[in-house]
Amino acid sequence: MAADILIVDDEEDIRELVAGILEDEGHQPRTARNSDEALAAVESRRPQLILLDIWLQGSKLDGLQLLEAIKAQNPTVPVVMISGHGNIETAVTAIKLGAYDFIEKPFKADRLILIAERALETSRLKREVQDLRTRGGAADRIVGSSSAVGALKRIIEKLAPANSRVLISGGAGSGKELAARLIHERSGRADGPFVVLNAPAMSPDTMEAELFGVEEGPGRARRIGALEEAHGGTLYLDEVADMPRETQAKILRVLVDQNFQRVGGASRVHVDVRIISSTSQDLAEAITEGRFREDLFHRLSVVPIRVPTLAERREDIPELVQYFMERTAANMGVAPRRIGGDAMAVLQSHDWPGNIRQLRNNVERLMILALGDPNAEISAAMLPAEVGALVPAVPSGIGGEKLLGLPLREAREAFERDYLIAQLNRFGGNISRTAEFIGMERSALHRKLKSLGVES
Ligand SMILES: Nc1ncnc2c1ncn2[C@@H]1O[C@H](COP(=O)(O)OP(=O)(O)OP(=O)(O)O)[C@@H](O)[C@H]1O
Repeated sequence: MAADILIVDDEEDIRELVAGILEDEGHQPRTARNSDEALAAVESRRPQLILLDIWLQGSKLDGLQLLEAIKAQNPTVPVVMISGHGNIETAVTAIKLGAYDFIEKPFKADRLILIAERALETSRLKREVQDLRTRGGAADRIVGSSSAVGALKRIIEKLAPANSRVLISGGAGSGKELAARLIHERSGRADGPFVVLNAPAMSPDTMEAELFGVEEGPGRARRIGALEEAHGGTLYLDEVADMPRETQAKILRVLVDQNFQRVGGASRVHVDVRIISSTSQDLAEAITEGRFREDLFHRLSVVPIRVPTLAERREDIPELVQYFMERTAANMGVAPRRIGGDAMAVLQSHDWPGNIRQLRNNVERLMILALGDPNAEISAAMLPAEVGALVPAVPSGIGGEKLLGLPLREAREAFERDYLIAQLNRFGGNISRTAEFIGMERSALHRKLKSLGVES
């Protein structure tokens, strides 16, 4: 992946030599002759690596002072110092001030490349660790073998390498962000950052500062925005329709011009960012109601994809439950608990308005409830009332007075109809798997459904 590298040196020969070596490696070097130029270059766009000469002749700040100034504003950017022969002590001071490493002049191209690659790799790994920490656990993957998930995985593999913008729609907690992460990980930008901007979690007043950053000024501290943070990578705009119209207009400009202004800034910042956005709302409706700009919709939705709801992929529930059970158990340092057939049937029949996130939370809760006894089997009785109560297993309310008011033959038919509809639902309409579970021949089940007037 081409990295944006800033070379700061007062000697023209060195600047050109280093830039040439890095360019041959496929990077995109920029150069600065002194501290003013360097600060302006960092200001115009934060580089991914800085190579900084310790001795800067004719510069307002010397190398160490400049290092401090850069680090104060951009603590995560790796800086490699270029030191003259015999400046080891100064180089050591630089490391104490936060430089990543130093390289002594004269140096060989190989050594420069090695140090630069190592610095870039370290900063990438740091970001990844940070990212994993904030996500709280091992890297996620799309679990499920249903045809709906298969189709989603295929589409992700296909569109990931293209640089096109993607709009992901789907219910809350259905896995939109996970899909976006996978697109990023399978793209040429995988080594770059994946930055999330979560509109619903933000107040409309701070949204622009979060997105575009803030230029230092009276009463304003400088701040890097999500767009700049995502340079060389992917920016995930969660719930785009929740952004104020003014912000929408500014995003549109970014998409057209590939540059933007920080809040309170005059100059334009150029970035190379792939934008993936998501929505759980019906955008067509939001457009009709004037809450969402149609032109922005067309720009963002070059490739639209839809993540299926959990109710559309009930067959995947046992696999997902097992996956979350194992993950939770590993996080807690205990063995996974067994789930009884009755509990699984309820989990599989529930409608899950909160989709996979809600299922995951329920599995975590069950695991905590079952902590006392490692051999305990999780039963349907341990499920929270709302999960059990919302199960559409007996939609006509079989039981109680209703059932008792019917002759045996009709009661049996009513029960059979509801039971079979619920089982079919649970297995995603798959007759063979339903037949196998309920212990009937496939053809007999077909006949039965027909006689009960159930569409299959
Ligand atoms: N197919 C899947 N396999 C395993 N885990 C999944 C799957 N889909 C989603 N998850 C997990 O479910 C949780 C919710 O997913 P995610 O945050 O991607 O949903 P979302 O649609 O972006 O939610 P929201 O609309 O609330 O932003 C996450 O912990 C995610 O890792």
